Amino acid sequence: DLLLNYYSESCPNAEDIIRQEVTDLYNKHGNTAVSWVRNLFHDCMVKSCDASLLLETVNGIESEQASERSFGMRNFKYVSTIKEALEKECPLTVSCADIVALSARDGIVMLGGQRIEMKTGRRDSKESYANFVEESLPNHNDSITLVLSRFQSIGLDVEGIVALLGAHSVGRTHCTNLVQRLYPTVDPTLDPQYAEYLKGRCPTPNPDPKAVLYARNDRETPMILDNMYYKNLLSHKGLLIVDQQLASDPTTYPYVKKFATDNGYFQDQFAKAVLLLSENNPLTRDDGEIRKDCRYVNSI
Ligand code: HEM
Ligand SMILES: [Ca+2]
Ligand SMILES: [Ca+2]
Repeated sequence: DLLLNYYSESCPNAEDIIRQEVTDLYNKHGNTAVSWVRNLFHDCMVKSCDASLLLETVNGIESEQASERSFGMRNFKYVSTIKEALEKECPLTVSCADIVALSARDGIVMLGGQRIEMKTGRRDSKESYANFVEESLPNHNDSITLVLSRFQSIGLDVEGIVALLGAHSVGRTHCTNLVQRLYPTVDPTLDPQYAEYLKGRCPTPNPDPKAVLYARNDRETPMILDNMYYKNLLSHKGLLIVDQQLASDPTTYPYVKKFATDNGYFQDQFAKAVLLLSENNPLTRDDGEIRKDCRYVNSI
């Protein structure tokens, strides 16, 4: 089972090493911290927090990273930087799944969020679940009902779900995910002036998916994990359809309002929701393995 400080005997410096690597990477490439937060969502929602997300397409494995839902994910190569530092200190000891969890925890601190006490001891999957990604992760234009049911299936309540989406207070969204709301007519739930700004960022209805055209998720504080996201929703500046819906649906709106007015309260609820996500269905004991390289299963 998961334990606080699971590596206290086997690799006492594990958590410090991860924190140091996350900090160094943040100082060189600030957006790595953002990636660690998204990785937690994309790994933990698909079956388990088991690093299934990190496996690459090779030897019969089909990577989850190739799914449409993983569009825009970045910085995977720097997971290897963290893993290499751990392998140097304690070979074959610290799981990639725990790296996903703890790097998200430390990334959140880099982005101004609260420090979350997380248990460790997750083991790594021997498979990637590419075929399971689309039925596990909601899409950017899915209905609120579907979004809620996906997250409820891992034990989050409505308040926790609204808090978790606050992760969209950092990072970016590519134009392919936005043009639907801009062309041919502007989505009426979008502030008209903001829509004009977004059209400037995304000038054509059919952006080349390979072009790096994007808008910041939160134009006000793009690299700070704060409650600005909810203030934006209340002023009709939500970026994705799933974001903006939180402000119009009667079951989620009360929490949007509450978080918008109280950043401290948001931070507490966000931390609780992240913790719950990070403990979804872990592999423990003899399940799975401890990968040597997060990109590949160990060879026999
Ligand atoms: C209904 C659920 C969700 C949907 C449909 C969704 C969808 C998306 C989409 C479409 C993007 C933009 C990708 C791109 O164009 O580059 C994005 C970005 C992001 N998402 Fe979500 N997301 C959801 C929930 C979450 C959750 C729960 C978290 C974390 C706790 C999260 C963290 C992030 C982060 C950090 C980014 C920015 C990534 C970057 O800048 O590299 N998302 N999401
Ligand atoms: Ca997984
Ligand atoms: Ca922000």
